[in-house]
Amino acid sequence: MPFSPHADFLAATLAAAKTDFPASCTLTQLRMVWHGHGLLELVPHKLAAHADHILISAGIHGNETAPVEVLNTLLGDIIAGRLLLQARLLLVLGHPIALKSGERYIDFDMNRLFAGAHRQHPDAQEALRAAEIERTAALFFSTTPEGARRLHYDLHTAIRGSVFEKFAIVPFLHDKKQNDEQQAWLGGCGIEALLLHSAPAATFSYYTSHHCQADAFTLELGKARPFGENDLSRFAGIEEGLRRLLAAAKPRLAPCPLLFRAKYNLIKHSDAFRLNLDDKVENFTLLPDGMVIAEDGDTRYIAQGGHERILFPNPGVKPGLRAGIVIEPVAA
Ligand SMILES: O=C(O)CCC(=O)N[C@@H](CCC(=O)O)C(=O)O
Ligand SMILES: [Zn+2]
Repeated sequence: MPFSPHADFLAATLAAAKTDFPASCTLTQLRMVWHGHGLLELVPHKLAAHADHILISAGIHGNETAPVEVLNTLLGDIIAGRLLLQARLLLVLGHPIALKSGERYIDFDMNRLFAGAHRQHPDAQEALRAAEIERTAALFFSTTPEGARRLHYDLHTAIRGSVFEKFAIVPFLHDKKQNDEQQAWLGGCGIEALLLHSAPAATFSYYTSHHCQADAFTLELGKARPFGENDLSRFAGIEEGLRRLLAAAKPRLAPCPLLFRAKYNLIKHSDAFRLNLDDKVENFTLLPDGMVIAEDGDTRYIAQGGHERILFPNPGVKPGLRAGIVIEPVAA
Protein backbone atom coordinates (compact mmCIF):
# COMPACT_ATOMS: atom_id res chain seq x y z
CA MET A 1 0.00 0.00 0.00
CA PRO A 2 1.49 3.42 -0.88
CA PHE A 3 2.49 5.48 2.14
CA SER A 4 0.35 8.50 2.88
CA PRO A 5 2.29 11.50 4.21
CA HIS A 6 -0.52 11.89 6.75
CA ALA A 7 0.03 8.40 8.17
CA ASP A 8 1.89 7.80 11.42
CA PHE A 9 5.62 8.02 10.51
CA LEU A 10 6.77 5.90 13.44
CA ALA A 11 4.20 3.16 12.89
CA ALA A 12 4.90 3.15 9.14
CA THR A 13 8.68 3.00 9.70
CA LEU A 14 8.39 0.14 12.17
CA ALA A 15 5.95 -1.75 9.95
CA ALA A 16 8.14 -1.52 6.84
CA ALA A 17 11.14 -3.81 6.48
CA LYS A 18 12.87 -1.18 4.37
CA THR A 19 12.02 2.13 2.72
CA ASP A 20 8.83 1.74 0.77
CA PHE A 21 8.01 5.42 0.87
CA PRO A 22 7.91 7.74 -2.15
CA ALA A 23 11.15 9.66 -2.75
CA SER A 24 9.33 12.89 -1.97
CA CYS A 25 5.93 14.50 -1.77
CA THR A 26 4.56 18.02 -1.54
CA LEU A 27 2.11 19.26 1.09
CA THR A 28 0.55 22.71 1.33
CA GLN A 29 3.32 24.20 3.48
CA LEU A 30 6.31 22.00 2.83
CA ARG A 31 8.07 19.27 0.91
CA MET A 32 8.94 15.91 2.47
CA VAL A 33 11.96 14.00 1.20
CA TRP A 34 12.74 10.42 2.27
CA HIS A 35 16.47 9.74 2.30
CA GLY A 36 16.08 6.17 3.51
CA HIS A 37 14.30 4.07 6.09
CA GLY A 38 13.29 6.38 8.96
CA LEU A 39 15.23 9.29 7.43
CA LEU A 40 12.89 12.15 6.58
CA GLU A 41 13.67 15.73 5.57
CA LEU A 42 11.08 18.51 5.71
CA VAL A 43 11.58 21.77 3.84
CA PRO A 44 9.02 24.58 4.11
CA HIS A 45 8.17 26.15 0.76
CA LYS A 46 8.99 29.55 2.25
CA LEU A 47 12.25 29.17 4.14
CA ALA A 48 13.88 32.34 5.46
CA ALA A 49 17.49 32.80 4.34
CA HIS A 50 18.82 32.43 7.89
CA ALA A 51 16.33 29.82 9.06
CA ASP A 52 17.73 27.10 11.31
CA HIS A 53 18.84 23.77 9.86
CA ILE A 54 17.94 21.23 12.52
CA LEU A 55 18.59 17.53 12.84
CA ILE A 56 16.60 15.68 15.49
CA SER A 57 17.43 12.02 16.00
CA ALA A 58 15.94 9.43 18.32
CA GLY A 59 16.04 5.66 18.60
CA ILE A 60 19.76 5.30 17.95
CA HIS A 61 19.28 2.81 20.79
CA GLY A 62 16.20 0.64 20.28
CA ASN A 63 15.21 0.44 23.97
CA GLU A 64 14.97 4.27 24.30
CA THR A 65 11.44 4.79 23.09
CA ALA A 66 10.09 7.99 24.70
CA PRO A 67 12.17 10.36 22.54
CA VAL A 68 10.93 8.52 19.47
CA GLU A 69 7.36 9.19 20.56
CA VAL A 70 8.18 12.88 21.13
CA LEU A 71 9.70 13.15 17.65
CA ASN A 72 6.68 11.43 16.13
CA THR A 73 4.26 13.79 17.91
CA LEU A 74 6.13 16.82 16.59
CA LEU A 75 6.05 15.42 13.06
CA GLY A 76 2.35 14.60 13.31
CA ASP A 77 1.66 18.19 14.37
CA ILE A 78 3.74 19.61 11.52
CA ILE A 79 1.94 17.49 8.94
CA ALA A 80 -1.47 18.32 10.38
CA GLY A 81 -0.63 22.05 10.28
CA ARG A 82 -0.77 22.45 14.09
CA LEU A 83 2.94 23.32 14.16
CA LEU A 84 4.11 25.75 11.48
CA LEU A 85 7.60 24.64 10.51
CA GLN A 86 9.99 27.57 9.97
CA ALA A 87 13.20 25.58 9.78
CA ARG A 88 14.72 22.97 7.52
CA LEU A 89 14.44 19.74 9.43
CA LEU A 90 15.94 16.26 9.21
CA LEU A 91 14.32 13.59 11.36
CA VAL A 92 16.21 10.38 12.03
CA LEU A 93 14.65 7.26 13.54
CA GLY A 94 17.96 5.61 14.24
CA HIS A 95 17.45 1.89 14.56
CA PRO A 96 13.98 0.71 13.45
CA ILE A 97 14.87 -2.99 13.85
CA ALA A 98 16.08 -2.58 17.43
CA LEU A 99 13.10 -0.31 18.20
CA LYS A 100 10.82 -3.11 17.09
CA SER A 101 12.48 -5.65 19.34
CA GLY A 102 13.04 -3.21 22.23
CA GLU A 103 16.79 -3.93 22.36
CA ARG A 104 19.54 -1.33 22.75
CA TYR A 105 21.20 -2.88 19.67
CA ILE A 106 21.21 -6.14 17.71
CA ASP A 107 24.90 -6.78 16.82
CA PHE A 108 26.84 -3.76 18.09
CA ASP A 109 26.05 -0.50 19.91
CA MET A 110 25.37 1.91 17.04
CA ASN A 111 26.45 4.95 19.08
CA ARG A 112 30.00 3.54 19.01
CA LEU A 113 30.07 3.28 15.21
CA PHE A 114 29.95 6.87 13.96
CA ALA A 115 32.78 9.10 12.74
CA GLY A 116 34.01 6.24 10.56
CA ALA A 117 34.14 3.60 13.34
CA HIS A 118 31.58 1.55 11.36
CA ARG A 119 34.46 0.51 9.06
CA GLN A 120 35.98 -1.50 11.93
CA HIS A 121 32.82 -3.60 12.40
CA PRO A 122 31.65 -4.39 8.86
CA ASP A 123 29.69 -7.45 9.96
CA ALA A 124 27.45 -5.61 12.41
CA GLN A 125 24.11 -4.52 10.92
CA GLU A 126 24.48 -1.25 12.83
CA ALA A 127 27.64 -0.45 10.83
CA LEU A 128 25.70 -0.14 7.58
CA ARG A 129 23.03 1.92 9.29
CA ALA A 130 25.53 4.25 11.00
CA ALA A 131 27.20 4.83 7.63
CA GLU A 132 23.82 5.59 6.02
CA ILE A 133 22.88 8.00 8.81
CA GLU A 134 26.28 9.72 8.59
CA ARG A 135 25.90 10.21 4.84
CA THR A 136 22.38 11.60 5.26
CA ALA A 137 23.45 14.02 8.00
CA ALA A 138 26.49 15.16 5.99
CA LEU A 139 24.33 15.74 2.90
CA PHE A 140 21.75 17.63 4.96
CA PHE A 141 24.28 20.03 6.48
CA SER A 142 26.29 20.38 3.26
CA THR A 143 23.64 22.74 1.88
CA THR A 144 23.25 24.87 5.01
CA PRO A 145 24.05 28.45 3.96
CA GLU A 146 26.74 30.47 5.68
CA GLY A 147 25.31 32.26 8.74
CA ALA A 148 22.43 29.82 9.35
CA ARG A 149 22.49 27.74 12.55
CA ARG A 150 23.26 24.03 12.26
CA LEU A 151 21.75 22.23 15.22
CA HIS A 152 21.63 18.57 16.16
CA TYR A 153 19.83 17.07 19.15
CA ASP A 154 20.31 13.32 19.55
CA LEU A 155 17.59 12.27 21.98
CA HIS A 156 18.21 9.38 24.38
CA THR A 157 17.02 7.97 27.68
CA ALA A 158 19.29 6.22 30.17
CA ILE A 159 19.31 2.67 31.51
CA ARG A 160 19.62 3.83 35.15
CA GLY A 161 17.89 6.42 37.25
CA SER A 162 19.80 9.66 37.67
CA VAL A 163 20.48 12.24 40.38
CA PHE A 164 19.90 14.82 37.61
CA GLU A 165 17.14 13.30 35.50
CA LYS A 166 17.67 15.41 32.39
CA PHE A 167 21.13 16.23 31.18
CA ALA A 168 22.96 17.15 28.02
CA ILE A 169 26.25 15.83 26.73
CA VAL A 170 28.51 18.08 24.69
CA PRO A 171 30.81 16.09 22.40
CA PHE A 172 34.52 16.98 22.47
CA LEU A 173 34.78 20.34 20.73
CA HIS A 174 38.49 20.43 19.80
CA ASP A 175 39.09 24.16 19.20
CA LYS A 176 35.40 25.11 18.91
CA LYS A 177 33.91 27.33 21.61
CA GLN A 178 31.04 26.33 23.90
CA ASN A 179 27.77 27.78 22.65
CA ASP A 180 26.37 29.82 25.58
CA GLU A 181 23.13 30.55 23.73
CA GLN A 182 22.51 26.82 23.27
CA GLN A 183 23.30 26.17 26.94
CA ALA A 184 20.65 28.70 27.95
CA TRP A 185 18.24 27.06 25.50
CA LEU A 186 18.91 23.67 27.09
CA GLY A 187 18.31 25.20 30.52
CA GLY A 188 14.97 26.50 29.23
CA CYS A 189 14.05 22.92 28.18
CA GLY A 190 14.54 21.73 31.76
CA ILE A 191 18.04 20.30 31.28
CA GLU A 192 19.61 20.25 34.75
CA ALA A 193 23.23 19.41 34.01
CA LEU A 194 25.73 19.51 31.17
CA LEU A 195 28.60 17.08 30.66
CA LEU A 196 31.54 18.16 28.52
CA HIS A 197 33.35 15.29 26.83
CA SER A 198 37.15 15.52 26.89
CA ALA A 199 38.04 13.33 23.92
CA PRO A 200 36.74 12.41 20.47
CA ALA A 201 34.20 9.57 20.38
CA ALA A 202 32.34 7.45 17.86
CA THR A 203 28.95 8.90 18.84
CA PHE A 204 26.45 10.50 16.47
CA SER A 205 26.68 13.90 18.18
CA TYR A 206 30.49 13.89 17.94
CA TYR A 207 30.16 13.11 14.23
CA THR A 208 27.82 16.02 13.46
CA SER A 209 29.75 18.37 15.73
CA HIS A 210 33.15 17.57 14.28
CA HIS A 211 32.37 16.64 10.69
CA CYS A 212 29.28 18.77 9.98
CA GLN A 213 30.16 21.79 12.21
CA ALA A 214 26.82 21.51 13.99
CA ASP A 215 26.10 22.57 17.54
CA ALA A 216 25.36 19.01 18.56
CA PHE A 217 24.21 17.47 21.84
CA THR A 218 23.29 14.06 23.12
CA LEU A 219 20.28 14.69 25.37
CA GLU A 220 19.48 12.24 28.17
CA LEU A 221 15.85 12.88 29.02
CA GLY A 222 14.87 10.29 31.61
CA LYS A 223 14.77 6.56 32.10
CA ALA A 224 14.52 4.12 29.19
CA ARG A 225 11.18 2.28 29.12
CA PRO A 226 9.41 0.16 26.48
CA PHE A 227 6.75 1.60 24.16
CA GLY A 228 3.48 1.95 26.05
CA GLU A 229 5.17 2.57 29.42
CA ASN A 230 6.39 6.13 28.92
CA ASP A 231 4.94 9.04 30.86
CA LEU A 232 5.33 11.65 28.13
CA SER A 233 4.45 14.48 30.53
CA ARG A 234 8.02 14.04 31.86
CA PHE A 235 9.29 15.04 28.40
CA ALA A 236 7.18 18.21 28.15
CA GLY A 237 10.19 20.52 28.60
CA ILE A 238 12.13 19.27 25.61
CA GLU A 239 8.97 18.90 23.52
CA GLU A 240 8.01 22.52 24.16
CA GLY A 241 11.56 23.72 23.52
CA LEU A 242 11.73 21.90 20.18
CA ARG A 243 8.23 23.06 19.25
CA ARG A 244 9.24 26.71 19.70
CA LEU A 245 12.54 26.17 17.90
CA LEU A 246 10.87 24.56 14.89
CA ALA A 247 8.29 27.35 14.71
CA ALA A 248 11.01 30.02 15.14
CA ALA A 249 9.09 31.28 18.20
CA LYS A 250 10.74 33.08 21.13
CA PRO A 251 12.72 30.48 23.10
CA ARG A 252 12.49 29.92 26.83
CA LEU A 253 15.96 30.52 28.23
CA ALA A 254 17.22 29.63 31.68
CA PRO A 255 20.58 29.95 33.42
CA CYS A 256 23.27 27.56 32.39
CA PRO A 257 22.84 24.21 34.13
CA LEU A 258 25.42 22.52 36.37
CA LEU A 259 28.62 21.78 34.49
CA PHE A 260 30.65 18.57 34.60
CA ARG A 261 33.48 17.26 32.50
CA ALA A 262 34.41 13.70 31.60
CA LYS A 263 37.63 12.81 33.43
CA TYR A 264 38.18 9.31 32.03
CA ASN A 265 36.31 6.32 30.70
CA LEU A 266 36.12 3.01 32.52
CA ILE A 267 37.13 0.68 29.69
CA LYS A 268 36.09 -2.94 29.86
CA HIS A 269 39.25 -4.57 28.51
CA SER A 270 38.21 -8.16 29.14
CA ASP A 271 35.52 -10.39 30.57
CA ALA A 272 37.39 -10.15 33.88
CA PHE A 273 36.00 -6.58 34.26
CA ARG A 274 34.28 -6.16 37.63
CA LEU A 275 32.26 -3.07 38.54
CA ASN A 276 31.99 -2.44 42.28
CA LEU A 277 28.73 -0.52 42.05
CA ASP A 278 25.30 -1.88 42.79
CA ASP A 279 22.76 -2.11 39.95
CA LYS A 280 20.67 0.53 41.73
CA VAL A 281 23.44 3.15 41.80
CA GLU A 282 22.20 6.17 39.84
CA ASN A 283 23.97 8.31 37.28
CA PHE A 284 25.85 11.24 38.89
CA THR A 285 26.31 9.37 42.21
CA LEU A 286 29.33 10.68 44.15
CA LEU A 287 32.28 8.29 44.43
CA PRO A 288 33.93 8.22 47.87
CA ASP A 289 37.65 9.05 47.87
CA GLY A 290 39.74 5.89 47.50
CA MET A 291 36.90 3.66 46.36
CA VAL A 292 37.89 0.95 43.87
CA ILE A 293 35.27 1.68 41.23
CA ALA A 294 36.14 -1.20 38.94
CA GLU A 295 38.84 -3.79 38.31
CA ASP A 296 39.93 -5.55 35.16
CA GLY A 297 42.87 -7.94 35.63
CA ASP A 298 45.75 -5.75 36.79
CA THR A 299 43.91 -2.50 36.08
CA ARG A 300 42.16 -0.82 39.01
CA TYR A 301 40.05 2.30 38.66
CA ILE A 302 40.19 4.23 41.95
CA ALA A 303 38.11 7.29 42.87
CA GLN A 304 40.07 10.36 43.90
CA GLY A 305 39.13 13.36 46.01
CA GLY A 306 35.50 12.57 46.82
CA HIS A 307 34.12 14.96 44.19
CA GLU A 308 34.08 12.53 41.27
CA ARG A 309 30.80 11.01 40.09
CA ILE A 310 29.85 8.00 37.99
CA LEU A 311 27.93 8.15 34.73
CA PHE A 312 26.49 5.29 32.62
CA PRO A 313 27.99 2.41 34.63
CA ASN A 314 27.37 -0.73 32.59
CA PRO A 315 29.56 -3.83 33.04
CA GLY A 316 27.51 -5.62 30.34
CA VAL A 317 29.12 -3.80 27.39
CA LYS A 318 31.31 -5.67 24.91
CA PRO A 319 35.05 -5.83 25.72
CA GLY A 320 36.86 -2.81 24.31
CA LEU A 321 33.95 -0.46 25.01
CA ARG A 322 33.21 2.15 27.67
CA ALA A 323 31.66 0.62 30.77
CA GLY A 324 31.16 3.96 32.52
CA ILE A 325 32.50 7.50 32.71
CA VAL A 326 34.12 9.11 35.74
CA ILE A 327 33.16 12.78 35.71
CA GLU A 328 33.97 15.81 37.85
CA PRO A 329 32.42 19.24 38.33
CA VAL A 330 33.76 22.16 36.32
CA ALA A 331 34.37 25.24 38.44
CA ALA A 332 32.09 28.13 37.38
O1 LIG B 1 22.24 4.57 30.29
C1 LIG B 1 23.25 4.25 29.68
O2 LIG B 1 24.12 3.51 30.19
C2 LIG B 1 23.49 4.74 28.27
C3 LIG B 1 22.59 5.86 27.80
C4 LIG B 1 23.12 6.31 26.44
O3 LIG B 1 22.79 5.71 25.47
N1 LIG B 1 24.02 7.29 26.45
C5 LIG B 1 24.75 7.67 25.27
C6 LIG B 1 25.66 8.81 25.57
C7 LIG B 1 26.45 9.21 24.36
C8 LIG B 1 27.55 10.21 24.63
O4 LIG B 1 28.45 9.92 25.45
O5 LIG B 1 27.53 11.28 24.01
C9 LIG B 1 25.57 6.44 24.83
O6 LIG B 1 26.08 5.74 25.70
O7 LIG B 1 25.68 6.24 23.63
ZN1 LIG C 1 21.06 5.90 24.24
